[in-house]
Amino acid sequence: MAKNSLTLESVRHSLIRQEDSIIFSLIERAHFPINSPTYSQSYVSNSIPAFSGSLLRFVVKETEAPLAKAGRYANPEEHPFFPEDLPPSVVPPHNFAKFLHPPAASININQDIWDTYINKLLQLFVAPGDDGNYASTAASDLVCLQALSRRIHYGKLVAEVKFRESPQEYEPAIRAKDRDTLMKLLTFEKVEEAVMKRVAKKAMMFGQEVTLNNDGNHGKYKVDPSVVSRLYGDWIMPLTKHVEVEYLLRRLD
Ligand SMILES: O=C(O)C(=O)C[C@]1(C(=O)O)C=C[C@@H](O)C=C1
Repeated sequence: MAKNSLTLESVRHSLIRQEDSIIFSLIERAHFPINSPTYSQSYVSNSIPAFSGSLLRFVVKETEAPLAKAGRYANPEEHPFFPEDLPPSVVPPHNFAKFLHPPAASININQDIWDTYINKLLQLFVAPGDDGNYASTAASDLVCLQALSRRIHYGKLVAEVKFRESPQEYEPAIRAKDRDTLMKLLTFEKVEEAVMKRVAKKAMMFGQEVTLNNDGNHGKYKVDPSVVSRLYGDWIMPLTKHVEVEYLLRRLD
């Protein structure tokens, strides 16, 4: 769909589709135990030349460089975790629709997403333990982080649609830099309840054991549906709303 014809319904539709990517990425990550050396600085500290940080940091940084060259971050819907020192794109520029207000480009909350994912979310949906598969674990984390980042920063588009639909409602709170009123204006509790129910249902459907005679599941899922619901209610939607507020605060600049 052309970006200038986005509506609240169409951006919500995209958020619903992105639920599938997020839930599948969580299921893939939950296939490995926590594998904590993946996140510890000491595990790789003396082995990777000219690098300090965890294996996950190494994998994400090293993956973002070729993606930047391939033009990924020229798309306003994509946000790198390590924007410093990224190489420029080497591909012919694509003329992305200019739907967002230009200051949107300065909003990147990937550091918060990174910290939340590692320190709060992982232990909620991943089993304890260590099977030594640290590189594969980091590769799965990368997919989760990218899916979460895309969804959460999609809040910029949601906020733009809401602003265009009723600027007169938002403008006074933007001018007054009133975050609380903006948060109230953009919150739809019924929609949030529906999101939490739908993601639990999707986690049941996508995470069941499929057998030929329908006897394999016994109420066990690859990720706990109630945890997926909680991840959305406690972290993913609040971070999306945080992006929406940050965007709206810059909307009249
Ligand atoms: O659908 C919206 O209106 C959104 O802003 C998205 C979202 C979400 O993150 O899913 C966030 C805030 C609303 O309260 C409801 C849902």
